[in-house]
Amino acid sequence: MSSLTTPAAQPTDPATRLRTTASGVAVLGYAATVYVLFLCVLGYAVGFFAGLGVPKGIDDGPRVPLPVAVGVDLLLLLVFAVQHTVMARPGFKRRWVRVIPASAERATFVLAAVVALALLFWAWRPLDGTVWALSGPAAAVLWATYAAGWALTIASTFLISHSDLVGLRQAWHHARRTRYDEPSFTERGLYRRVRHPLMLGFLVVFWSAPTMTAGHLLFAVGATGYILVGIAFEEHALTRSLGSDYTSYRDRVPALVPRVPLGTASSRGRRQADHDG
Ligand SMILES: C[S@@+](CC[C@H](N)C(=O)[O-])C[C@H]1O[C@@H](n2cnc3c(N)ncnc32)[C@H](O)[C@@H]1O
Repeated sequence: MSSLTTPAAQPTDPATRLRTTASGVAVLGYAATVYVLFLCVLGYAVGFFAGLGVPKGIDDGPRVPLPVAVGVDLLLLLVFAVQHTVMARPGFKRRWVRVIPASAERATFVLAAVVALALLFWAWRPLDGTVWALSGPAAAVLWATYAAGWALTIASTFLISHSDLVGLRQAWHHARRTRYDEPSFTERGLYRRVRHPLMLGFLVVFWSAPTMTAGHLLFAVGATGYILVGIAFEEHALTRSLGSDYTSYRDRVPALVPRVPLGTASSRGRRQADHDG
């Protein structure tokens, strides 16, 4: 959707061919390593927000005075937000690819996000106090919603291009010396119902805690604020690159909350018949 493309290289002499092959293998190895780290952090995130199966969940860690804990936690959220916002901007990417190979740009973005998240998980300070604590069927419903949020986010990456979002596709094209083009804009599947299913999945994950502590609430509020700002930046960039195609999509499709179809199938059929007639 922007012009960050890697043209197919056409090396002629053996020395250049060798260098190009070595660079292809190196970038692909780098992207694959980053992807493995990304999967580890993703798996840890599932346990971190659930407070299950990981050494340190969102409500674990040393107790420090309230202002210190709030300050540390907001700083950690800010580090992640700045990393994501700055490194995703087209202007930053254009300058960044003068420093690193274009084919490694996305993998480097993912690596920086992995580091920011690992730092957040490690240094997050819990806050005492419980906002709500559900048990029995209500808790089971929230656990199911939590799992559905992760499923929604992961499924959305495949609708855009999972391998592209994690930086593997760019490295693969570089190694194969084939032309790389960014994934085209999609309106299929979940993207027909909402414009930001991936972010919606994260919001569901952050808010569907059967026990919502003060610390978890701080995270949920901060991350929700960041997601809304991130969406505004992303839509600004998409409107600039796609123009009226994006504004008409924005007019037709809600951002985060799917429209509930009103009326029964037969009344919808009647409305359609009236419209056609
Ligand atoms: C992490 S994804 C999040 C996509 C979207 N905001 C969501 O929540 O599902 C961010 C990348 O997806 C791209 N993108 C956003 N909407 C898209 C769509 N409908 N089709 C293809 N790419 C899209 C953006 O340009 C950006 O590079």
